[in-house]
Formats: sequence, C-alpha cells, structure tokens
Amino acid sequence: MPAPEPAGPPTAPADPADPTAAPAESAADPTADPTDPADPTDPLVTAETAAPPDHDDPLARERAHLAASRSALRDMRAEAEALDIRDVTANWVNAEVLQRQIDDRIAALADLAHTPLFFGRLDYLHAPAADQAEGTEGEQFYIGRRHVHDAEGEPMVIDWRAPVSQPFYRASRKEPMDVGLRRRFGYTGGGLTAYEDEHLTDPAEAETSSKLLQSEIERPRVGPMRDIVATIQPEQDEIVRSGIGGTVCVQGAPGTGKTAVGLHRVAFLLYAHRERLARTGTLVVGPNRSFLQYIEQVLPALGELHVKQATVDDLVAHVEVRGTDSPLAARIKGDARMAEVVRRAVRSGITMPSEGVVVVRGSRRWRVPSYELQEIAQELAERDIRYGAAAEALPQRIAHAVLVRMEAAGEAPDDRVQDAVARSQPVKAAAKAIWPPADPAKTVLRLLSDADFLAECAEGLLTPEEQAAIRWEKPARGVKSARWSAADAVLVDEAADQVHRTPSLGHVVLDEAQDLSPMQYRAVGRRCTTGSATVLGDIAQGTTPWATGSWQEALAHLGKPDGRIEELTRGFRVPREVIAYASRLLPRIAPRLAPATSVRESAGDLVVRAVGEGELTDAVLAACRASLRREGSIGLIAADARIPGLRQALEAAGLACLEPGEETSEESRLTLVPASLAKGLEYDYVVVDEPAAVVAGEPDARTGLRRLYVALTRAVSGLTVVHASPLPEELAG
Ligand SMILES: Nc1ncnc2c1ncn2[C@@H]1O[C@H](COP(=O)(O)OP(=O)(O)OP(=O)(O)O)[C@@H](O)[C@H]1O
Repeated sequence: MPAPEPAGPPTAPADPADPTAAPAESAADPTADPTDPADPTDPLVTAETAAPPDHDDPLARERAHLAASRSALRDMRAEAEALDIRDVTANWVNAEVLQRQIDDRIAALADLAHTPLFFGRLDYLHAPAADQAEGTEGEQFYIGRRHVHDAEGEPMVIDWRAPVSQPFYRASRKEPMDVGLRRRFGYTGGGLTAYEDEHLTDPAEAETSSKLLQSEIERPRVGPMRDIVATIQPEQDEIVRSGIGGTVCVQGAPGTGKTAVGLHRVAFLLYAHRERLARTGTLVVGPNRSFLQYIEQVLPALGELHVKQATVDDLVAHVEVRGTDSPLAARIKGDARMAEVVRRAVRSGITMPSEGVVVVRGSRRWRVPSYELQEIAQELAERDIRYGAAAEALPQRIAHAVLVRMEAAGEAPDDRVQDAVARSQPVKAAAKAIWPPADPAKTVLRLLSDADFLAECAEGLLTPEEQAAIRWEKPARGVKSARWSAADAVLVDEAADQVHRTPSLGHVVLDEAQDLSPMQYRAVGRRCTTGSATVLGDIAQGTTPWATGSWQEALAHLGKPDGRIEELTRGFRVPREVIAYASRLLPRIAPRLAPATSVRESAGDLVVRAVGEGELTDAVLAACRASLRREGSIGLIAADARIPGLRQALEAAGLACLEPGEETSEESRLTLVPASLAKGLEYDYVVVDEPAAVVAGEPDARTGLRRLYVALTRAVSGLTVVHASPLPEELAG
C-alpha cells in the first residue's frame, strides 16, 4: 500500500510574476511546529510566516485567486437564477423538471463560507492531453469541491473528481504523473491562511509528512461527519475512483475511513456517470438512524443532494415490525436456505390442471385439453421468470392455444381476439386455478403459522427443530395483527421479490455490512442487480449472531461473487495507544485480522481506572467532567442496560447530554451512547463505562467482546475506561 504523500519545503517562486516558476530551494524540518512563525525552515507557509500581503507574495496571490473564484461562482449562480425557462419548455411537466434541475444547480452553486472553494493546486509539467477533459489549456489547476469558471468559460477551480485532479491524490515521487508541484492549502475560519508544497520531481527535496493532513486529522470532532475531500489518501482514492461496473468490498479496521471512502465513491460515481445514475438512483445503507443522521451532511457538502439513505429495515418495511426473535430464530430466518423455503411457499399454490378449458366465441366452442394446459403451466414453471410475470403470461398462453385451434379451423383471428380470449371468464378462471395470485405477506404469515405448510416448504432444507424454532408460538390471524420481527420483514421482502422483480438502483453503498444476515444481503443485493455496490465493513466489529465470517461469502449472498475485496489498515481516528489497547481483543474476536496502525501523531490519552463497587457512577461522572474540560465532543458509552441509570445520574449532576446522532455543538458536547448504537460514530474523548457490563449485554462472549471493541475504538483523542467489575482477561493482560 502506498505511503502517505510527503510534504516538501516552502515555496517561494523564483519569478514572482509566474506562479508556476521553479521554486527556490530551502531545507525542510519535518519536526517543525506549523504554528510557530519563528521557524524559518517550516514546510508549511502560514499567514504569519509569509511575507506581508502584497501581490508578489504567493499567499497573497492565492488569496486573490480565491477572491476571483468566489466572485466567478457568484456570477455563475446569478446566471442560473436569471434563467427564464418560459420560452423553452413545451409543457408544465417539462417546466417542472427543468426548474428542479435549475434549483438544484443554484443550490449546488452556493458559496459556503466555511467550505473552502479550493484546497489544492497542481502545476503540471506539460499541458494534460486534450482528451483529459476540463481545463486542457492551462497547466495549473486549482482543485476544489466543484467546478468554477470565469466569464470566458476558463476553469478557475476544477472539480476534485475530474481526471485532471487525480494526481492531487495519487501522484508521488516515484510516480509524479507529470506534476511538478502539488500545493495544499490550509484554511482558518474560511480564510486561506497557509499552504504546503511538494515538488515531486525535485530529487533534492526531502520527504516529510503533510502537516495540513495531520491538522485535519487532529481537528476536534464537534458537529456531524465532514467530507475528507482535501486529504483523501492514495489507497482510499483507488477505491473512491474505481469504476461503476465493479463491486468493491472494503475490509477495514475502525477509523480507516471506510464510511468516508464509501460516501466519496458515490459522489465520484455521480460525477462520472451523472445521467445514468440520475435515472437509476443511488442509495446509502447504514446500520441505524443515529448513524444516518451523523453522515447525512457529507454528500450535500460535496454538492450531491439526491442520494437516498436508509437502513436495511427501511428497505424491507412491507409490514409493521413489532416483535422480536430469539437469537436462534433470527439466525435461522436470516440463513440463506430460507430463500428456497420462501420460493417454495410462494409457488406452493401452482396446481396442475385436471380439466381442460372451453371458450365460447359466437356459435363455436373451443376446447384446450388438460394435458395441453399442463404443458403450458409446466413450461412457465420451469422458466426463470417471476411468479407474478408468469401469472400474467398464463392467460395469454392459453388464449394462444385457442387461437391456434381457430386458425386450424380456417379462421383468421388477430391480436384483439387473443386479448379478448385471454380476458374471457373461463380462461381467467382456469389461469387463476392453476396459478393463483400470491400475496407476499400472507405467504410468509402462513409459513410461520402453519406447521404443516412450513414442513412442506422446508423439507430437506430445515430440520424439524429449526422449523419449530422459527414458527410463531401463537399463529397470527392477519397481516396487520401479526407481531412481525425484523427478520420476518426480510422474508416478506424475499417473497415480494419472488412475485415481482425488485427494481434495481445504479449503485448501493452498504456500510457496517458485517452485521447483515445472508437474507439481508440478498435484500440489498436485489436492489442493485443491474448496478454495482460498495460494501464496507469490519469482521471484528460484527455483533449479530449471524455476523459475516468471510467477505467472499457475503458477496455471494449479495449476488456479486466477483466483487473485489480491498483492505484498509491505516487508521485516521483512533490514536496509537488506544488502538493498541483495543487490539488486545483481536486474537479472540477476529484472529485473522491484523491490528490497524494509527496515522495520528499523538499517542492519545489512555486511562484505565479501577474503582470500588459503589463508586462506579461517580467515577464515570468525574471522567466526563474531566473530558468536558478538553476541547471537542465527548461520548459516554455504556451497556444498554446501564443507560437509564446513567442518564439519571448525569441529570442529577447537572450534566446535559445528547442522544447518539444528535448534532454536537460547542454548547452541547456530551452524548450518552448505548453500546448497541456506537458503531460508526466517533468522539474526541470517550468514556467507556464498565466493560464487563458491555460484554454481558450480548448473548455470547465473542459478540460481547466485539461490542466492547467497537466501544473502545470511537475515540479520536482520548479514552477513559472506568470499571468496578474485573476487566475481560484479554484487556487486563
Ligand atoms: N484521508 C483522510 N483524511 C482526513 N480524515 C480522514 C481520512 N480518512 C478518514 N478520515 C477520518 O477518520 C475518521 C474515521 O473515518 P470513518 O468513520 O470513515 O472510518 P470507518 O473505517 O468507517 O470507521 P468504523 O469502522 O469505526 O465505522 C473520520 O473522522 C474521517 O473523517
């Protein structure tokens, strides 16, 4: 895997009038503090260290380009706002569609004060080839979140997704990709305050790590998840830019950027295949509402407003879920064998006819004998078409058999006659008797309520014990009153797809995929049968009884057995000491996975505090107070069962707290997080309450330790573990 791109020495172009001129040399000190203006060898040029702001000064010139670009963006927006579509639209439907497109464009062209218009610059050695799209004229490109051009149409900022921007993420000293200079910009409060250069073809320049990347990673995490477009790393970029045709599956330790990469991949695909995906649609699937709230602003910040976000439960919401399953029942219902059980149940009504059908037309009677009806039904049953499609085809097939007889008798019936025969009462009745309508929810209801029916459909697939385990204790009377579980809803979705094909989207991102059952993978997979998917997950964080053991298998259930499996191992969230502590659990919970490394420079604060039995809550409150004295967000993570007690204690102590997914702000920084909802979230400081209770909250020890692993890997800056009961031995060791 490629190393992080190093930063070069500060730039002071030899020719001040030419920003692309060769730089003056200076030695860089990789250990220098970026904020220390006294350090003359600092690779990061900041507003303080730069020369006074005149136009010979590179920083001043970059700011001038920023001001000009913002003004150009304002003009582009004004132009979009002034568009008058009355003359060009033929009808109101067209007008509506066009106006919506214009409104989207106006929204996308907003100049957001705290979102820098560009974050990088590439100076190409030669003009990129003419077939490389935008801005082929110049050889210097500013890279930003969106394309901005001036009044003449000349590009001022290039979209980060354009091919010409790619070297910003991928070029290296080994492979400079024709780039002489890569410049990264630093912003403070919306103002351009620093830049950092790498001269990729200069052998004399020392390799250093990027301080701007470091400060981006280290920044406090208050607020929702942000995009990483300015600092996408080469190994991440490869996934982000992988083609729309292929499915990619990313295994990655906590904080390696899986979610970020998945969201940026959607943005990239929408740029590269806008029309196709506008037609087919894109979807991001996440584990729960809190998580979706946490990530919901990333795509809009990248200008993509129309990506649907849902949980798997949302996708399969055909019935109201009010019941729960035992872990055993849920595991069996989620097993891939259930697909065949459901298929048999849906098709159980198909009945081979024992009588023929007689159609009366005028004075004549036409008879199709039973053996011929059987042949027709048999042929439909053997074809790989949906149950509902076959049900629609059957009357036409029978009518066709009637027409063949009419023709043989010298008549010349046309299509209208065939339609009329297909719609005639005897044909409709015969078709319905052979191929009765199937209602997905009713079919599954019968399967789970009627022991004989289940036995018939599950024969050779489920053992009698397994059948007994999934059957409802009390048979339900109707679809509305049944106490459907989440796993039942997935079965109904499977049945619905057996009846009518589920429409496919163009691309689906599936996050925290390790927790899905095979049947849930199928439910997601049928929503991208003709599209592709990005599957993101971490085997070590699987906390369902049916959690994924192998990505190969998961991809097969998803219907994408040829999906490419990639691994991310560089962690951007969890500091070194904290990840090392959490990784003590790995040999037990996912023996084949290597621990993540941490890109963060600070080792992180790790405190493990043992307290007496009656002191636990006070010690936890004290840890929260101590964390609140630091900058950034705080997450108090505890076993679900301990949440109500802790909430009361926090309230009594005057410590206001948020629910997971609620946006943290400078005023409200403490969130009380049930361990079951911690997945995917992060906080600057995390306090983990009583690990033994987190472990005990799960049905088995491995799942419990995995849940704990998730809780221990949410911290960006510091982790405090407070316990009264002994720690799990893997941690204590
Ligand atoms: N290239 C990057 N530059 C800056 N920050 C990054 C980069 N990649 C990831 N991050 C940050 O690291 C943090 C973790 O990223 P993310 O949540 O995507 O990781 P994950 O692999 O999905 O974690 P988990 O397994 O815990 O769900 C986020 O704050 C994200 O913005």
